[in-house]
Amino acid sequence: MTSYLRAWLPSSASFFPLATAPPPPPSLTISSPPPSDDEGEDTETEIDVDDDRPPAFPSLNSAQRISSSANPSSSLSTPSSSSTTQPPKSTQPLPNVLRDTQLMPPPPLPSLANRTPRAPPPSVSLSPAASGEGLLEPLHTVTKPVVQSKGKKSRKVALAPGHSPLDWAALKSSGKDLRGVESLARIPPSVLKLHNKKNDAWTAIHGKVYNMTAYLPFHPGGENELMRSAGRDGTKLFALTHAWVNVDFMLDDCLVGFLVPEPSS
Ligand code: HEM
Repeated sequence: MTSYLRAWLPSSASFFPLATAPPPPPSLTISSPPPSDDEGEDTETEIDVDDDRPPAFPSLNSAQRISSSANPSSSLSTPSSSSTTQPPKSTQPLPNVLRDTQLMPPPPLPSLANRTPRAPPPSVSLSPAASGEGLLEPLHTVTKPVVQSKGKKSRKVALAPGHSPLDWAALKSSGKDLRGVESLARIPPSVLKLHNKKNDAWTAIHGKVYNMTAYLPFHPGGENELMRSAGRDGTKLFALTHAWVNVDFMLDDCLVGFLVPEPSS
C-alpha cells in the first residue's frame, strides 16, 4: 500500500520536503571560542566557504601569476593550498595577458628642434602706438620718465594742510562752482590777459582755457610757479615742467572756454 502510494504521487518531495530533502550543500564548520557572558548561546557558526576565503594573491589574471605558472618553482604560487586544509579552488582558464615585450612601445620623445614657439597671449596694451588697439590714452598725455636726471632736485613745495591731491579731487566732486562763468566761451588772448591775478587766474593749455584760481593752493609746484602762466598761454611752460600731468582730468571742472585767435578789427 505504501509503495503503491509512493509510486502514484508525482514527487513525494513536494509533499514531504522534510522527509526527503536532499543533503545540504557542503559547509565549513568552525568551532568558535567558548562563549563569553554577554554573547549568544551558539557554540558553532556556519560560514560560507566562498565568503571567508582570502582573495588570491597575486590576482588570478595578473602577469605575476602567469610568469609563476610558467616557472613552477617560483615563490608566487598560491600559498593557500599548502598552508590550510581548504581544497584548492577549481582551476579557471587564465586570461591572455600580454607580457612587457609584447606591449606596444612608448611613443618617441618629441624633438626640441621641431618645436615652434607659441604665439604670445593676447593682452590689453595701454599704449595705442605699440599695438594700434587697446585703451586709448587721453590727448597730450606723456609717460612720466622713471629715471630723473642725476642731481636734479625736485621743485615740489610743501602744500598747506587740506590741500593734497586727494583734497583737490574731493573739492572737484563736491559740486562747488570752480569756473566762475555761466557758459563756455571763445576766449582771445586779449581777454585771457585780463585774468592774471591770484584771485582771478586763467591760463590756456593745449587750446583750453582754465580758471586755475581754486587750484593755486593745491599745485604741487607752488602758487608762484603756477602764476607764471596766469593770463597767457601756458602750454610751453606746462610741457617743459611736467608733460605727463593729465591737465584735462585735473582741471576739467575749471574749464571756462577755448583759446581763439584775436578777432581782426
Ligand atoms: C595749469 C595747470 C597745471 C597743473 C594741473 C599742474 C599740476 C602739477 C602737478 C600734478 C604736479 C606734481 C607732478 C608730480 O608729482 O610729478 C606739478 C608739479 C610742478 N608744477 Fe605744475 N601744474 C600746472 C601748471 C604748471 C605751470 C604752468 C608751471 C610752471 C611755470 C608748473 C610748475 C610745476 C613745478 C615746478 C612742479 C614741481 C615739479 C617737480 O620738481 O617735481 N606747473 N604740477
